[in-house]
Amino acid sequence: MSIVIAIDGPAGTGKSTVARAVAAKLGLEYFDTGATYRVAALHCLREGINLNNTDDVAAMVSTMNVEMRLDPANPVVVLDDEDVSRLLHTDTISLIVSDVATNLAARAVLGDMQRRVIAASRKGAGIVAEGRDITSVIAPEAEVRVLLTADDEVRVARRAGDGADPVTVREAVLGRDRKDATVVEFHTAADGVVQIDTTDLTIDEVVLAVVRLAEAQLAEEASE
Ligand SMILES: Nc1ncnc2c1ncn2[C@@H]1O[C@H](COP(=O)(O)OP(=O)(O)OP(=O)(O)O)[C@@H](O)[C@H]1O
Ligand SMILES: Nc1ccn([C@@H]2O[C@H](COP(=O)(O)O)[C@@H](O)[C@H]2O)c(=O)n1
Repeated sequence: MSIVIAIDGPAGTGKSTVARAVAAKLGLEYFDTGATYRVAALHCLREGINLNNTDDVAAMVSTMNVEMRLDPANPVVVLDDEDVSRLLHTDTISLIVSDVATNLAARAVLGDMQRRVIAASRKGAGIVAEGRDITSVIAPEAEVRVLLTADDEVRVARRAGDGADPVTVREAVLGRDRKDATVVEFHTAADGVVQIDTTDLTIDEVVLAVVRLAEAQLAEEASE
């Protein structure tokens, strides 16, 4: 018996933090689908591709050599045999990643890759996959589907580390949401998706809420 848990939501709602913790608690794989877009952006940047050239970006994404390692204790993204995990969350990548994500041809290539990863996890215990369109487009069949939300200012504050430029942080959260929302819906829960407003919740409270949904699902399947 395997389980797929899909978690979506806008930037800074806690998807990565929560998904990783839930996967670790339940012994599942952890899949950060945003990392597939981020590594694609890094690859295009390194190859000198103009991100406004949709055909060139799509061609570059369809030939890139990426491996996603899904251990929640140590998730790693490998690009051409190099561990690039630490290079994916810079301001530079955060400010350009939506250019790749709003390229529909590149999106189709990365979506197929994500579906393959999720399907492969069915051979084992399962996976927690998080992103923007996992509950609605990539894995609408997931046994547990959750949309995390939080007030805009709370999300910006969560991202604002010491010394970070406030204008850049705001753009990397709210500006990115605006661009992403032109191609995918992640502010409103689709039918059957459980919405959790994390504004006033601790990380542990959100993790517990998702774990309870998963345990209820597993108990229901076991009793059938
Ligand atoms: N419920 C919460 N309460 C307080 N801080 C939180 C909560 N959830 C997440 N955080 C913090 O907010 C920051 C952003 O969390 P995280 O990276 O998991 O968000 P995300 O939804 O994956 O964002 P993005 O889509 O931009 O990658 C982290 O510093 C995390 O520790
Ligand atoms: N399912 C997804 C996941 C991500 N994106 C795009 O990638 C960007 C980075 O995502 P993070 O979760 O790492 O912040 C995000 O801003 C989207 O542009 C997506 O389109 N679909």
